Amino acid sequence: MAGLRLDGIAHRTLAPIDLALDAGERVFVSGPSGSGKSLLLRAIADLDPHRGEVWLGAEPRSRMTPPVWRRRVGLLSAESFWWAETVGAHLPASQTSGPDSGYVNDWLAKLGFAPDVLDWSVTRLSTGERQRLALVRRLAQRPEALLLDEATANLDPVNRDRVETLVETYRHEQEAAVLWVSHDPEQRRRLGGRAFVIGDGRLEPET
Ligand SMILES: Nc1ncnc2c1ncn2[C@@H]1O[C@H](COP(=O)(O)OP(=O)(O)OP(=O)(O)O)[C@@H](O)[C@H]1O
Repeated sequence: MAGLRLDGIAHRTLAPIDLALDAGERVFVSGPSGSGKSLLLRAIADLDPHRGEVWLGAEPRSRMTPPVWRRRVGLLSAESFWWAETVGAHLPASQTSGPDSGYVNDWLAKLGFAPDVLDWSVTRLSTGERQRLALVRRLAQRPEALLLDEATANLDPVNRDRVETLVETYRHEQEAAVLWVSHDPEQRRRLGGRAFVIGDGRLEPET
């Protein structure tokens, strides 16, 4: 797996950022509401206008098509979008049956779901269920780096712990770089690692 490097990434409210995450490293980003955290993740995922380059290992984003980049550098947005009728229809068929389906069933179990959740209609999903299932959907694409936007914001402590454990397991096993926007100071302290704050349009180390 590869590290993730931001090279002069800037958007409408943010001065250019240089930041390098090693393969398998998790870095937290926090900051006041409206300070530009989500826009930073969306800029890295190449979803909004911005300046700068991003590297996955030795490969610049500009040398990949957007769909390939967004599969390899997976963004989990704060609000997930569901378009098909059932949960399972949002996952590649190869991940829900056949040799690879074990991973998905294992992730579902780790997040407190029985395998039949794949047959559930998306209309019945609660906010927290959507949030946890969106993580499984993202991991099923086997991203080499993860961008998490408040991945546990809607969860009770039990499910928050489940999500933290799954992300940490995936990070270690896949050596995936993880850039995690979190409003929760306890979470940042509990999980440790480098943490930064966005304030006044700049990214500074959290003290
Ligand atoms: N398409 C847009 N056009 C104009 N302004 C925008 C657009 N998208 C976001 N903004 C503004 O840019 C600023 C940063 O937005 P962003 O969503 O990154 O905030 P955030 O730090 O993630 O906030 P929160 O913690 O509340 O989610 C906000 O003031 C927001 O209103």
